[in-house]
Parts: sequence; C-alpha cells; structure tokens
Amino acid sequence: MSNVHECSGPLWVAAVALIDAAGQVLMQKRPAEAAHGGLWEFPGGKLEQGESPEAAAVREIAEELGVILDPSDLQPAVFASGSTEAASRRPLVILLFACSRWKGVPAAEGGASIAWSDPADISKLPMPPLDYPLAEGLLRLLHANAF
Ligand SMILES: Nc1nc2c([nH]c(=O)n2[C@@H]2O[C@H](COP(=O)(O)OP(=O)(O)OP(=O)(O)O)[C@@H](O)[C@H]2O)c(=O)[nH]1
Repeated sequence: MSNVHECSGPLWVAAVALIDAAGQVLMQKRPAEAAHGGLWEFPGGKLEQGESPEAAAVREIAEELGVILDPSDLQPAVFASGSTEAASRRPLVILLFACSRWKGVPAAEGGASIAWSDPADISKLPMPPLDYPLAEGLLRLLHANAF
C-alpha cells in the first residue's frame, strides 16, 4: 500500500455554468500565454487546501468575473475526470455547477475574454479536453429542464 504522504490525490477544480434569463451560458477564453491558452472553458479554478467545491466556485467566480454568487444557488450539474496535461499527469476532476443568480455584471479579468453561448453551441468552441464532456452533460440536463 502506498504511503499517504506520497499521494497528493487528484487536482480538484470547481467550475460554474452561469445561465442567464435567455438560457445562454457564460464561457471564458483563457489568455494566450496561459496553459491551454486561447481555449474556451467554464470559468472556475482549483480548490485550495481544505476548501469546499462551493467555496472555491464562489471565490474563483469573484476573482475571474467580478460577480458574487450565493453558495446556495450553486446546483451540482456534472463532473469530468481525466488527468492534467503537465508531465506529472496528475488525476484531474472538474466539478461543474449550474447557477442562474448572481450579483454584478460579469467582466473578464487578466487577459481573458468572455462570451455568452447557446448551450448547444458550446461544444463547437475550441476547449481543453474535459470541458467537452462537461458541455455535453450540461446540455443533457438543460434539455431535461433539470435547473
Ligand atoms: N478546464 C480545464 N482545465 C484543465 C483541463 N486539463 C487540464 O490539465 N486542465 C488544467 O486544470 C487547471 C484548472 O485550474 P485553473 O483554472 O485554476 O488554472 P489557472 O491556470 O487559471 O490557475 P493557476 O494560475 O492558479 O494555475 C489548469 O491548470 C488547466 O490547465 C481541461 O480539460 N479542462
């Protein structure tokens, strides 16, 4: 059995599909110089040590888009599992929440761009690999009126 201190476990990422009154979903384009530069993704980021997925989602959305979410408005939607593309190939799990309420007007920060997309068109965007199954899962849930 491996020593627990040698295993840091998966990299956990919390992401959010902000859904507006017209049913459009906010997507974020990563800055050109970043990892996965120029690709679109659901906004969010890595959980910090000891942080819950909901707290990470609220913090990342505030940092990246300048809008305030109430954790009770976050609806667990779909997850995707794979591995990071760095040499370490660490297991990676992305947890996607759906959220239809927020305070403020989303604005891109730090060289990123944002756009509202029809849910059926998200998969046509160039994205990092795990965002495709997230988009497909979200679309299935929206078709089922899950939110
Ligand atoms: N959304 C997404 N992220 C992925 C995929 N594969 C993969 O390795 N990642 C990595 O997962 C991490 C997501 O965390 P993040 O959004 O906080 O990353 P970041 O570069 O903006 O933040 P950082 O500056 O703290 O590293 C990034 O390092 C990203 O490159 C994928 O398929 N989808």
